[in-house]
Amino acid sequence: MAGSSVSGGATERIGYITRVQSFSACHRLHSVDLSDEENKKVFGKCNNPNGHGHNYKVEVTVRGKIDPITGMVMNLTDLKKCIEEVIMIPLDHKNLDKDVPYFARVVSTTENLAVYIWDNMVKTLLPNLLYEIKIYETDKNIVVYRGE
Ligand SMILES: Nc1nc2c(c(=O)[nH]1)N=C([C@H](O)[C@H](O)COP(=O)(O)OP(=O)(O)OP(=O)(O)O)CN2
Ligand SMILES: [Zn+2]
Repeated sequence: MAGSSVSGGATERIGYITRVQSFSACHRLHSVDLSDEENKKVFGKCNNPNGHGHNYKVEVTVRGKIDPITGMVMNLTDLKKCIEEVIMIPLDHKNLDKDVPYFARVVSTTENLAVYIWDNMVKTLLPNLLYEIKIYETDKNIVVYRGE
């Protein structure tokens, strides 16, 4: 059968499971590697010195074998705990640039936020389980990162 392998007589099935989490944070798009004038030119209104806020929505997807005994790729309750540690505690109701040391010198774009979440999530999950981080910065601005 396409997309599956047989081992010891049992067909191995691969599943993708996703947990969605929302959080609120503010930020300012500003690069320490650009002058004030260049920052204004590149980031426009998003370079406003006092920042602006978003209600971010993050989808965390893991990929793996569906365990024939438990019927799970991983327990979603465990994924929920990882998301609490990696997303909610450090990011929710925070100023990304001032409260999260990582963003002191890294521009808090959604791309970089996805990388930040990926790098920390991957440390808390079993190897090769994390598949994708998808962030809705707004309803219209969506970023996907897969660790490449
Ligand atoms: N490549 C990226 N570009 C931009 C990012 C980003 O993270 N990566 N972020 C922003 C801003 O943070 C900004 O808040 C987006 O605002 P805006 O464009 O106004 O958002 P919407 O498109 O949803 O707003 P509408 O006015 O309703 O179109 C900018 N660029
Ligand atoms: Zn923004």
